[in-house]
Amino acid sequence: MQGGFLEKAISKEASERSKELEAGKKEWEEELLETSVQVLAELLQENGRRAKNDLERRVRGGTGVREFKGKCCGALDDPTPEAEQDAAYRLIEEFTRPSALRDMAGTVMEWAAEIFGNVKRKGAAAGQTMDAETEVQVMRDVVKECLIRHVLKLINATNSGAHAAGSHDAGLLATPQGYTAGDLENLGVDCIKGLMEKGYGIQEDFLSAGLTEDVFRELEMVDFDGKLSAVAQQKMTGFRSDKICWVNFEGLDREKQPGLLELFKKMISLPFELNKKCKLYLQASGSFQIGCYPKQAFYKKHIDGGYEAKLNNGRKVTAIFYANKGWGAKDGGELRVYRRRPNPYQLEQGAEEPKEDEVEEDIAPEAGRLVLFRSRDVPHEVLSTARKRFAVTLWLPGPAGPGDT
Ligand SMILES: O=C(O)CCC(=O)C(=O)O
Ligand SMILES: [Fe+2]
Repeated sequence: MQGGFLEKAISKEASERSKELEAGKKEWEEELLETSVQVLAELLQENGRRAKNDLERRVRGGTGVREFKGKCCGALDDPTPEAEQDAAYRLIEEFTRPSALRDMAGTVMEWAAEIFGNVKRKGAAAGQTMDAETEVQVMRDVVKECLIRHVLKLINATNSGAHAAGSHDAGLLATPQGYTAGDLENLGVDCIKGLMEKGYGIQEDFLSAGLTEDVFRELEMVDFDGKLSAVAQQKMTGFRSDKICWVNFEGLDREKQPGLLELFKKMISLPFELNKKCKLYLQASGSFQIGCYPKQAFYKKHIDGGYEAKLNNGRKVTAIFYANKGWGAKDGGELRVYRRRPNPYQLEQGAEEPKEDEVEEDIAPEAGRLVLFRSRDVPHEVLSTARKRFAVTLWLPGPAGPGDT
């Protein structure tokens, strides 16, 4: 009987607390562990999966999108095929299957017992006592809450990667089901295929010609207003000579920057679209770099991210939009993309490390063009430009591993 089990767990916890203090982490008896797993699984499913839906809502919450489709936070009994494809859904399933519950049962039950003990003590101090039935109900609620929080923590850790900068919140996962601001159809098959296989993809006409012209004018104004500055250290070392500034969606002027407003909206949707179509587990981001390359400016060969602790800044995909109309061969300033370097996962599968980087393609920064590449795998540079050149970049964070082979 569940009630009996919970009471047993609570009193066992109390009686073993002193032992635990001496002996360190308590070993859960096999039988108790099995029952715990059963209880946790039941708690997730009871009342029409209320706890599981709550967990799902919290995983999807804070993704940067404001609204949710009814299906993802309402009663979701039979997942739709789309749900089955969805990154958040897969993570939740992974972390609530019996073997995962088994791994976490001890921690969750101990945590719950501790909280429950505190609640009881506070109640007793205030002269309130619970009857047995209420006690079990309260304990169940506490266990449920501890379970949800623990799973959220695990999902967060998996998704953000151990070293992903600025992505310590489980809510950052860009779950396509929670995205209602557009149709998530801004990228063609070739662009996505390129990104997944060659490591980079190009999308022409990402924004309409009219809006792209607005973007160009607005970027000129950003420059004119003196908002851009050189990255001092890198300029001094002769590594890059562009000027940049960082802008958030919220930082745009709705009246004066309609082009950038539309562009940012579309670029913010990129991780949602990519997660819908590939298993990259990208996170939402809204922090844009505006880059201006004055005449003669360049950015030498580099990689935007990496795998080793020191090099892993969390960036998984780089998205760059250009707004420079009528770019010709004489203008220079191309984005030179080198062949994708085999990453640790591919090396493990026998891929060969190249002796040197080979040029794959020189991409002109032509108006309306969006380039996506794998931040950890693709060396690139900006060749010296003969004409002033603008670029708007968004880095999409994500864990190393999924979709990397
Ligand atoms: O502007 C470009 O085309 C690329 C810039 C770049 O590589 C960077 O900012 O990391
Ligand atoms: Fe770069």
